[in-house]
Amino acid sequence: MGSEGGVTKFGLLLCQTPPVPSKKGVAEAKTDALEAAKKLVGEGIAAHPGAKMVVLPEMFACPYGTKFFEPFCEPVPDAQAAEPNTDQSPSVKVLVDIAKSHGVWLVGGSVSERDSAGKIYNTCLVFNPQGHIVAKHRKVHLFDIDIPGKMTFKESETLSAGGQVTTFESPFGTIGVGICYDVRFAELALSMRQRGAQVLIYPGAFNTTTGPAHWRILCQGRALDTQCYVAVCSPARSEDAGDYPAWGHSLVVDPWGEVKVELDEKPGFAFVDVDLDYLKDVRTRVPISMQKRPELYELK
Ligand SMILES: NC(=O)CCC(=O)C(=O)O
Repeated sequence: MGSEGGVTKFGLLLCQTPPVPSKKGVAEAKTDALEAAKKLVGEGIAAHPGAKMVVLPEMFACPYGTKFFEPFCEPVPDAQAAEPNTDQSPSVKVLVDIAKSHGVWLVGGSVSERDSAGKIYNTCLVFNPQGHIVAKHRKVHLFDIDIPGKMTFKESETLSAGGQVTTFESPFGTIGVGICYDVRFAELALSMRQRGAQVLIYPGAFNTTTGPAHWRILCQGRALDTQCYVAVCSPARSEDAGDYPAWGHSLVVDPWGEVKVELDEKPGFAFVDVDLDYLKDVRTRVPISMQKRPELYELK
């Protein structure tokens, strides 16, 4: 589905929130992180009043580490037409509040979600400006890597993987959602494109080993594979060497593969005007979606 009512441009704001301190207690660290996110979004929107869709980072209110996902987890409602009940979900409460108070679409980073069976997921919720949940993406590919002496991480020690490809409809067209490591999988991005996506949004948190090597180039790759805008939003880097050293560098790539904006490692925000006429033009002039030969290279 395309954009409705002739909307072909919209402002996209990425908020690179401060790192969540790992040495504070859970309640204090979460409250501080949620306050910091609220404040940064407010500043970002004041600086860019054209922002219609706002993005937060992966685990923006939980230190990124396997030992933290359980203590920081909370129940998370499913997509629903009404404003969700947030009595048990402090992060979701703040996300509803941000979407409603600024009247924006909000891709709410990710939160550590506990389901009714006690499983924990890395989950992104998307809100419309009324504060209703319009999409829920559970990270599909868990971040399990081992680069000895540099970066070893095993999300699967505590997290379960989601099982769905996620897109949602907005007045600005169809938007696809993945989380961080999901960006490495071209097939997921192509599947979102096949469902009509024009913009792919990944809350993420690469690190100082894989970030400089792969972060930007993966986003450019996904943008060229799909001829979509690709946005990745990271937390800022912690100065405490004991914490996960997030790469930062939230960025947006256009469908031509050009990096339109990129932050450094510090907290801040990045704004881009997404231009769907330009996207259409790129897709018309280089019509790869019509030239595919799936009979030759369909993957199992
Ligand atoms: N949070 C993540 O999924 C990290 C992914 C990452 O760093 C990578 O290299 O991939």
